[in-house]
Amino acid sequence: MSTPKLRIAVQKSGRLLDESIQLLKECGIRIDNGRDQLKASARNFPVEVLYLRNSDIPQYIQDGVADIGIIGENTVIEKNKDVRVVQQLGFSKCRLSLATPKGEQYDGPKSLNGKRIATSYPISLQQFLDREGITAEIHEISGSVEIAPNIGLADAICDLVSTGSTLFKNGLEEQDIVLKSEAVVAASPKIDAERQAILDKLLFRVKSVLAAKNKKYLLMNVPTDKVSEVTNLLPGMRSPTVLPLVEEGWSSVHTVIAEDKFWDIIDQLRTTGAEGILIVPIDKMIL
Ligand SMILES: Nc1ncnc2c1ncn2[C@@H]1O[C@H](COP(=O)(O)OP(=O)(O)OP(=O)(O)O)[C@@H](O)[C@H]1O
Ligand SMILES: O=P(O)(O)OC[C@H]1O[C@H](OP(=O)(O)OP(=O)(O)O)[C@H](O)[C@@H]1O
Ligand SMILES: [Mg+2]
Repeated sequence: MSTPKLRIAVQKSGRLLDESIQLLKECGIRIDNGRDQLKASARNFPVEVLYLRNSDIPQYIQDGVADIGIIGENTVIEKNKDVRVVQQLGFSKCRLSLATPKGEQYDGPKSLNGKRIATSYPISLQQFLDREGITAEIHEISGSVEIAPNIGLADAICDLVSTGSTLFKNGLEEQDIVLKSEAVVAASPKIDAERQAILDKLLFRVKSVLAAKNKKYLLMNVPTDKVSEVTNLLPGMRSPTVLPLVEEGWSSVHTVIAEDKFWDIIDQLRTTGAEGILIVPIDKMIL
């Protein structure tokens, strides 16, 4: 009997593809074939990659045709299938928002009562309207939603936004956020024990890759009598490593730090006497 493989559905083409494949690569998974074949295996890990339309992936996961998928959380919510989100991935961050033509009066969701709203996400929008107690007419269109108010098809839109530049170019103003989304790993309720074990291994790798993403390894030389002042500034993983330098009176201090935190303390580190500061990327971080 052949050993089981975890079947991973990824988007065939579009915004999620590159980062999904990159993530698998960073997890040490080398995929053999190109995506022209719609199905590829890895040489060094028991997985099979299925290249599918993003919007079809929740159904495939529910049916157990794919064991897991990398998709936007927004698609999980919109498709409303029996799938479990098992890991947030931190890329493809966007929000599903309501927008109206610039300059038009908007006093909160109630302004949408009786209005026509164009969207590719009718289920998520309807849930939002129900929560807010609003009755509006939903026009489902599959793309170029932002053009709808300009051509008289709708009074407002509900679409994905990240930079806001598509809204701006179409003379629209973001009003209310319906939901926030990022790429996630969603798993099938039908996954068997053997494939669940492979998934657990994969998720362990994914977590190690993600943990390292926004962290940096920080090294610097510090006058030994200033070491405790410097280490008090550092939120290390456990505690910083302090090593003596060959030069008398100096120590080398090492720690792991969130990149955004580093910029907050750099001036204090330098004033305290830290020199030769190095910030080095971390490839993986095993938690
Ligand atoms: N502007 C954006 N910025 C960041 N993430 C986005 C943006 N637009 C979409 N996304 C995310 O990427 C996912 C895929 O979007 P994309 O436009 O590539 O495919 P699609 O047209 O929704 O689906 P299909 O593959 O079925 O054609 C979306 O579900 C959403 O989670
Ligand atoms: O806020 P922004 O950064 O401008 O991004 C928002 C746009 O991105 C998405 O479209 P996409 O480019 O994926 O095109 P599509 O409609 O063909 O999917 C979304 O539907 C918006 O139109
Ligand atoms: Mg899109």
